[in-house]
Amino acid sequence: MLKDIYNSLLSKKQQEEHAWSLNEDILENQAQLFFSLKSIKGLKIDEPVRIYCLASLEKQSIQTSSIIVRDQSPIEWNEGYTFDVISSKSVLALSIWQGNFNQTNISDSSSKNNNDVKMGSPVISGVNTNLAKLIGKVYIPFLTFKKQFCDQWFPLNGSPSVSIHVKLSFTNSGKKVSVNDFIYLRMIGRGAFGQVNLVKKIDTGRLYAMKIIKKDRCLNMNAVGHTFTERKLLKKYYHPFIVGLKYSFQTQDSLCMVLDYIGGGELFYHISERETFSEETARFYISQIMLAIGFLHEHGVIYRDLKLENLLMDLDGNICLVDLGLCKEDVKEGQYCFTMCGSPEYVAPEIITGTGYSRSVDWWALGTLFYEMIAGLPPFYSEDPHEMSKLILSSPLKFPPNISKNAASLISLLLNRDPTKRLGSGESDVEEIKAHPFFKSMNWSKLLNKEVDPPFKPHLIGPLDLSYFDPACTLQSQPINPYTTNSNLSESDQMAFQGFSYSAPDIFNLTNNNSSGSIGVNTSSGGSAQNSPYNSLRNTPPSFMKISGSNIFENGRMSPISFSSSPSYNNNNNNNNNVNMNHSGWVQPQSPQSPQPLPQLPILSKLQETTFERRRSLSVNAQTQFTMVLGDDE
Ligand SMILES: Nc1ncnc2c1ncn2[C@@H]1O[C@H](COP(=O)(O)OP(=O)(O)OP(=O)(O)O)[C@@H](O)[C@H]1O
Repeated sequence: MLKDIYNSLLSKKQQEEHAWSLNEDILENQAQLFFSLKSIKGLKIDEPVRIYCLASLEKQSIQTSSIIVRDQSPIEWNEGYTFDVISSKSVLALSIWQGNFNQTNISDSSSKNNNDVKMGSPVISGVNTNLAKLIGKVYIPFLTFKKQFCDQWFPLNGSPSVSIHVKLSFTNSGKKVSVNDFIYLRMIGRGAFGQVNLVKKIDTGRLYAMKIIKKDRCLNMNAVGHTFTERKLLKKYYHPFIVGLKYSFQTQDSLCMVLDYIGGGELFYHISERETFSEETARFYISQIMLAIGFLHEHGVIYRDLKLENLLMDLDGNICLVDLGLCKEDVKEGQYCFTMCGSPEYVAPEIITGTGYSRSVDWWALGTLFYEMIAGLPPFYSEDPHEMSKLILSSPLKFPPNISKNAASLISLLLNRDPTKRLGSGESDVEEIKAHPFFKSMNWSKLLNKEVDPPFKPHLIGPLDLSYFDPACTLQSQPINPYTTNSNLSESDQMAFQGFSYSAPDIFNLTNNNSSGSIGVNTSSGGSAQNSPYNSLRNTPPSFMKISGSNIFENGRMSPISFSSSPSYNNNNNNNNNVNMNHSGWVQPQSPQSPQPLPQLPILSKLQETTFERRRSLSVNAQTQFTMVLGDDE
């Protein structure tokens, strides 16, 4: 028992200390933790309550069913869940919550229920998680659960009076993860080199975002380095506010990165809905972004592409930075970069002038982002990118009328055109910014541990609710096919991608008899972008529409994106290498264990403004509204 208490306390300490850490201990193969919550004893109950457990590991989280408890007798669950495990630093965090007996708001409880695979007892009733009270937590580190089987009582909060009975079974098959291990569900995003799909891992049922990058496009756009950089950085570093990479592999045609699925949509979407954020709301997001960027800087990485579109919201309302393709690695103190890159609204003056830049370009972008959040428009916005860069270089900074003194001061210090005087340019980097009075009320360690309540939670009615994604993507019936075998890539072209996968995916060998399929060591350090900052302006931005409808559950019983029979999901077995070929050209792995989710077509309800239209209309208002002018050095 003492050992358990020690382990539990140790793991909590470890979790706090390593909330951001180097991801050095990656298990490069298929490892899983089966977790079963048996029961809880020792609870002192005065009146009937609902009790449930939240379990999380490596950014995957599940919520058990809630059980009505009327007296002191032990509570039995007997529910089981499976997590994918990729790091030997993983900690399984279990928290027990108490909700009001009378709450029956199932939709709120299911919003936490991402990737939920339920077994055992049925859900008795939902509970409004917003009003729930934490009873206690236990942290179970990898060291405890890596022994194959563990069946024991863990004290909550290290106190033996209340404890939970947990069974854990860890397996490491040694099998490399490949594209065969996933089922495609829907396209959720599009980028310059490919697309991002919502996928489901067949054995555990976990949802992930699979970024598929076409090799030919990557070669044509001279972007192999960016892709390697992104994969390398995501694999190397773990941070609460940076998307996690679970697996990476390649097919003959494509590079695939399996990322944590961040279901709350782009921050861009949320600001579009509200036009502006209050300063308090903006402070929350800006602070989380600062922690992520500060972490990258600490490791010699400049992010270079900070913009609303690269900030996603997780299901709890926290920020997640994605798209590390433009990062510059191994930047030493005092070293300058000259590559023109970034998005036109957010590029710092020294990038435009080509005089050389350092990590403080990210702080300029942060200032722009903060301004955009509270004003609804970037500070030097113009529809014409050339005009915009002129404004960035010389236009005076104007503020909306109701801005607070502290917010205006922070923005003007971040938007200092002299990069050596910009806030954050000093040796202590992000610490300089944290010390600004605007952040006086911020508890940074709580924020890092996600213990500060986000301003709002995305409103989702189930794990497959894609309301916050662009319907131009989610409605797309022709996803990129990572299995295509008719690519025109030569052997030497393929050589460029050696080292991308840490596993030799079966499909690569099966579909390319001429290729050895051997995977070497990655020698590319990437970061050779010669992009103009204008390249990434969304000339044809996606139009956002809110999808709504009825409830949705993983097994397709009910769905807000109403499942219907679509030819693109017919499972016509072509008996080819254990994959199913469908009519839309997408090949799916067979999944004997899990039923194929039924195809889904979103019901569109609300048309949102496009990026361009929103910014244009606000731009007109901005001319008349922005009255307060501050010079650079104020
Ligand atoms: N982990 C994720 N979870 C959910 N959605 C995601 C995830 N990663 C990316 N997306 C969606 O896909 C879009 C494109 O992703 P991303 O920016 O990484 O692709 P890209 O090809 O690098 O794009 P770009 O052309 O902007 O560089 C994102 O804006 C987001 O909407």
